[in-house]
Amino acid sequence: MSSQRPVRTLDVPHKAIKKICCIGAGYVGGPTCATIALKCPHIDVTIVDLNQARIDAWNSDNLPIYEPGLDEVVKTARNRNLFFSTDVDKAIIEADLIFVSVNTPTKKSGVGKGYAADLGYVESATRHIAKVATSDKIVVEKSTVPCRTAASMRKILEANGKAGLRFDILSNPEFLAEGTAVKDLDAPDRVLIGSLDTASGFAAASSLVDVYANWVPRERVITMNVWSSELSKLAANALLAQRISSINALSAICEATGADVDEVAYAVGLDSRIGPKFLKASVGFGGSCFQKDILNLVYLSESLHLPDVAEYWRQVVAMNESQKRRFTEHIISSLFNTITNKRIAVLGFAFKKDTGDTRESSAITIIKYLRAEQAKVAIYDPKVEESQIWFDLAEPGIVDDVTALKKQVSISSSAYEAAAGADAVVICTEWDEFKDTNLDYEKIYASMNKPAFIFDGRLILNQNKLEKIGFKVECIGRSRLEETFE
Ligand SMILES: NC(=O)c1ccc[n+]([C@@H]2O[C@H](COP(=O)([O-])OP(=O)(O)OC[C@H]3O[C@@H](n4cnc5c(N)ncnc54)[C@H](O)[C@@H]3O)[C@@H](O)[C@H]2O)c1
Ligand SMILES: O=c1ccn([C@@H]2O[C@H](COP(=O)(O)OP(=O)(O)O[C@H]3O[C@H](CO)[C@@H](O)[C@H](O)[C@H]3O)[C@@H](O)[C@H]2O)c(=O)[nH]1
Repeated sequence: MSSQRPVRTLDVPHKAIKKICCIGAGYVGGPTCATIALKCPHIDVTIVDLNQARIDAWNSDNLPIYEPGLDEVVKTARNRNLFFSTDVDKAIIEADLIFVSVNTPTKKSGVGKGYAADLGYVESATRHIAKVATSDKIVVEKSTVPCRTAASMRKILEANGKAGLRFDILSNPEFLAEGTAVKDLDAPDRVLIGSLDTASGFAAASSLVDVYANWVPRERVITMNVWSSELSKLAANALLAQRISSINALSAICEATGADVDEVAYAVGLDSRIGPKFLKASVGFGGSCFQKDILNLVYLSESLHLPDVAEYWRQVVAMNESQKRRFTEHIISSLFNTITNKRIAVLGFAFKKDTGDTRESSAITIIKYLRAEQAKVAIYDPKVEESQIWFDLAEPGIVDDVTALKKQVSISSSAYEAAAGADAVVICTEWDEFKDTNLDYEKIYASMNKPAFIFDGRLILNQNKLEKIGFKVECIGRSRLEETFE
C-alpha cells in the first residue's frame, strides 16, 4: 500500500513573482535562494541577514559555508540577479515573496527547555516584515517549525502590518541535506508547498509553484494544506533518524552475535518496502536538524497530551546517545580498560562528510567521553576550521577550562600527524580521504604505538586489508567472533 498524492486545484489567477527576499543567509537560505536565482534569471533574489560578517563572506571568494558546487552557483548568479545584503528593510519592501529562513534552535530555557523550538528568530523576522512592508506579501516559512506556526505568523502580520495590506502565508519546508545541498536543490525528490484552503491561499501557492516550475518537474511539486506541510517536515526527519537509530540498535546485536550490520542492512534493504538508503550504521547521527526536530515532535506530542507518542520518538534520540556511549566504551575496553594519557587520533570532526558543519556532531560527544578518561586526543578534519573545533569543545557545560582542554587536545593538519604516536585511530566522519584506498595505512601503522588499534565508526575501511598490515580493527556492528558453530 502506498500513500496517495494530495489533490489541489491551483487553477486560479495569481501573480508572477519578480522579486524575492530571503531572511536568513545560513545553510538553507544561502544555497536555496542562490539556486532560485540561478534557475530563474528573470527574478531578482536578495538574501539578507543581520550578521554582517556572514553577508561579507557571501559577497567574497570565501563563502561562509562549504558545499560541493556552491561556489559555482553563487559566482554565476551573484550581482546578476542574486544579491547579499544587511539592508533587511529595503529587501522586504521591494519583494513580492519573502522566505523566512532563520534558525529555529531548541529552546535553552523556559517552558519546553531542551525540547521545544525557539521561535524567537521566526517571530522577530515576521515582526520585521509587518513593520516595514508597504505592499502585499507572500510570506513563506522555509525554516523548520512546529505544526501551526503559520497561524502565529499570520496573527502577528495582521496585527502589526499596515492597514489594507494582505499577507499570505505558505509553508515550503526544505529537505536538502548538507554536503549534497546543491545536488538536492537542483533535482529535489519533491518540493512541498502548503497553503490555506482559501482562494488567496491557492493563488499564493500557485505563484510559488511557478517559481519552482522553472526547473523542477511539475509532478514533483506537491501542494497540500499548510498544517500537513509543516508536519511533513518534522515527520520526514523523524522517520529518517528513526531508520538510523534502528540500524544502530541492530549494530549492537550484530557485535554481540557475529552478524555483520552491513550485510544485514543489505539484506533488508533489498526488500522494496524497506529500501536500501539510510541504513548505514554509524557513531550516531549528528547535524543541526535530526535531534532538534525530533525533540520538537516530542514536545508537540506532549503538548497534545500524547505521552506514548512522545515516548516513542524520544527513544530515537535516546538510542543515538547510547550508540555514542557504547562506541566509546568499546574503545576503552579494547585498549585494556585504560586510555589515561594514551594518544587517540580522531579522524573527522564534521557531522558527516563533505561539510564543514559540526553542529551536534557525534565526534564532539565522543571526544568529551575520551577526555573524561584522561586520553590525549589528536583531531584531524579536512574541512572544519580550528577555531570551530575549540569553540565546540569548550562549549559551556562541556568543558569550562580552555587551558585544560588545550593540554589534552591537539589539532593536527593531516591524518598522518594525528596518528603519529597514537594507540588508536578512531574514524568519526566518513570522509573519502580516510578510506584505505586514499590513506597510506602502512605508514600510519609504522608511526603508531603497538598494538595499533583502528575503530571504524563509519564502516568505510577494508578490515581484512588493515588486519594484514597488523592493525587490530574494531568496526561498528561487526565482531570477530569465531565463525564456526560451537
Ligand atoms: N541546515 C540544514 O541542512 C537545514 C535543512 C533543512 C531545513 N533547515 C531549517 O532551516 C532553518 C535555518 O537553518 P540554517 O541551518 O540555515 O540556520 P543558520 O543558523 O545557518 O542560518 C540562519 C540565519 O538567520 C539569521 N537570522 C536570524 N534572525 C534573523 C532576522 N531576524 N533577520 C535577519 N537574519 C536573521 C542568522 O543570523 C543566521 O545567519 C532552521 O529552521 C533549520 O531547521 C536546515
Ligand atoms: O545511513 C545513514 C545516513 C546518515 N547518517 C548520519 O545522519 C546524520 C544526518 O545526515 P543527513 O541526513 O545526510 O544530513 P543532514 O544535512 O542532517 O540532512 C537531514 O536534515 C536536513 C535538515 O532538516 C533535512 O533537510 C534532510 O532532508 C535530512 O536528510 C549524519 O550525521 C550522518 O552521518 C547515518 O549515520 N547513517
